[in-house]
Amino acid sequence: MLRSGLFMKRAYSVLRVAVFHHRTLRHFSAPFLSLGGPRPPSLLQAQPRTPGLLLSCRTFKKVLKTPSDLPASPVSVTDIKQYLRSKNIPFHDGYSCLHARSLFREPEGGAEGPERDSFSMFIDKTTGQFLCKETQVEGSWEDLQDCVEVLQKERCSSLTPEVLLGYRESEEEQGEREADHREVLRIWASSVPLSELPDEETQLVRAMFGMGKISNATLKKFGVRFFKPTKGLVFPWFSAWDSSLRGLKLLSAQRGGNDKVVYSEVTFPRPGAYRNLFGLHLVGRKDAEVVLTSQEVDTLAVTQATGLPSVALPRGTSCLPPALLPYLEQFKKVFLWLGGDMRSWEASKIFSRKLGLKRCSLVRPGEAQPCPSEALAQGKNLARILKAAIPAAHKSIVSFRQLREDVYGELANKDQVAGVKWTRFPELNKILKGHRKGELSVFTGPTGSGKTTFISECALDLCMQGVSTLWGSFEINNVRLAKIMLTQFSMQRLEDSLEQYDSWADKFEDLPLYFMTFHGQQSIKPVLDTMHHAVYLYDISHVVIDNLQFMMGQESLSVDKFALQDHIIGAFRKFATQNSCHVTLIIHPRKEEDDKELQTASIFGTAKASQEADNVLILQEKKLVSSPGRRSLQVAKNRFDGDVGIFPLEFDKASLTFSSPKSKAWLRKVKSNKANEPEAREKGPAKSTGPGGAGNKKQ
Ligand SMILES: Nc1ncnc2c1ncn2[C@@H]1O[C@H](COP(=O)(O)OP(=O)(O)OP(=O)(O)O)[C@@H](O)[C@H]1O
Repeated sequence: MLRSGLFMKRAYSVLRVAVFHHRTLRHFSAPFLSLGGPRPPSLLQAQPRTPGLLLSCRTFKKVLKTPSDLPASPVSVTDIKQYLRSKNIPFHDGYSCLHARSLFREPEGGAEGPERDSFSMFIDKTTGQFLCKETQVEGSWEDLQDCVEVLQKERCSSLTPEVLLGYRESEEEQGEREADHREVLRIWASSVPLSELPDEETQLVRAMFGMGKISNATLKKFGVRFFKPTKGLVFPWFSAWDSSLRGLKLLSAQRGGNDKVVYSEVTFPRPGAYRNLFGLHLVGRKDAEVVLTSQEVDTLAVTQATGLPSVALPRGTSCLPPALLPYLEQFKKVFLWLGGDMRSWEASKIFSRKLGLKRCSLVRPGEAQPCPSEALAQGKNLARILKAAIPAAHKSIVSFRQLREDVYGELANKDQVAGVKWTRFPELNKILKGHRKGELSVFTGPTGSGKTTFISECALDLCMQGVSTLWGSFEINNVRLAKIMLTQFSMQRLEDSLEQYDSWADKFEDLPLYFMTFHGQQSIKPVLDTMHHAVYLYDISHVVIDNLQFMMGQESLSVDKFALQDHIIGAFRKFATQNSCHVTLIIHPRKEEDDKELQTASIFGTAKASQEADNVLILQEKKLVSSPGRRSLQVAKNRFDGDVGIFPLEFDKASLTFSSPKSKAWLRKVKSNKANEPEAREKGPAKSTGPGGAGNKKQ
């Protein structure tokens, strides 16, 4: 049986050969790249079909490793169903996936063999990605079609694992995988069950990890251990299929300042490939309900207190990778209890869309309903909290009665509602309060003033705090952008210390950061399609578009330029709202007198951009500062609380980073409703200071 990643990869390698003759040269035009985050394990994906998509340069090979696991062209569930029907492949409809009979194992009871249980192949309704749960073979929609063609041509009933064996991974891949596995075994072998620690130490560990009331029996059931060298908890990843050890998460706690405990976690394999739903191996085939949590200790608490099956997401509230959806298909009811803060609440609303709203119930955070482990520690009745969970399906028309809890939540969690704070730009926090989901920010500034460089650092700052980010860099290519970001990440000129490159690149690779592979002029439709897919696949919560002018050139010349720009801005606005995703749009200013400060009205086009935007940011050059060439950042509109203002920026050329000079005299915070209102104006044809209003690529 093909269970491990190795076999899975081998299987794919062989499949690649098997399907080669059937492939009608489908050009793989993955519209975005991942710098890290989930790395699809299949070889079909790990080896791009269009080599040009990956950089051959050694230094970047490690960074720009995988094309996305997007289908070559968007596929709809109707297309998938039609195809399966046309090929006589039985299937039935699930929540997020179609369930079909596996191509990778013999049907039980002969070709006619039943039935629903044997439908072990899951096809994602949104992407067409497939997974055969029993053989662990997985791949893209195109891969699946290729397999079907091979099968039907060869007139065999399944592609048996035996046929697929015999291909080797590359030495590098094999080396990496084996090293990871050795590390897993080493940590596992040198860790001990908590019950074997001296009483005093056990108490301390329990206190550090908020597990005061978790029993030894629960810890044993889930296989949780303690690893002395890092004073960390070990959460194992057991295969749901054969209970073998596939990886682990090491959670360490240290006392930080103010006696606060600071947690850090490491996973083997690294985050992108660590696709464990902790606790899944304990779920029975017939279990119909599950509680989804964001932390392993919460899963322990839920199961102990309620007896319900519970699984924890591998990367907390930051994402629910679609690759995990097949494992949740068996549940008729899913409770999402992701934590006690607003971020968890937002995440549970987003994840329930992927899981199918009708079967999801959400636990609303609040003082009376903290995360499960805290609830257990406080002696609360966890079963009762679950019983009060709110159905995720909502109607389009609601009364205040349904909204009142939401309004209360916003009032009671003022700080969290304000969004994620920048760590590098405290002045920006003072004015904007934070970076919020679902908003549209418009950013402008003179040509060559540093817009890309500044937004790059702003986005990186958020991304380092777990905000999944997708870049649409149409102006500068992804290698150059990645180089800027890596320099800002390492805060130094890496050119001068190349020996440190791999170590920084390794850390950088683990950020939830993705890049669209579009470059130059592009029409809006494929860009929006890609953004939708990225939100589904990677729970993207921030999209940066650099810059709008690159979406203008492709459309029909008969369309009025300003009407077109308005249409595009409207589309991004709608996308941000519907997907709870922040969109930052860089727009060049119209041509102004050189000695004039820019203002909201300077944004190229009509007033639509500033009207639709929740935030308008302007990178000012020269005029507002005493020394020429110095920059300052102006927040000209802030729909959240109306505060606007301006603060200076100092640029460090070596690290390409900005900072605010220490002097506080600089911050001119202006509370002005007037400034916050976009000017109602209709602009006539204005000349963009940008690249011809349509954009030239920088090289
Ligand atoms: N504050 C600054 N002072 C001096 N140089 C800067 C500053 N900010 C950025 N730069 C440098 O200026 C160059 C242009 O920066 P960047 O590409 O970010 O500008 P931009 O405003 O996005 O340009 P465009 O208008 O062409 O889109 C880069 O080489 C960058 O390193």
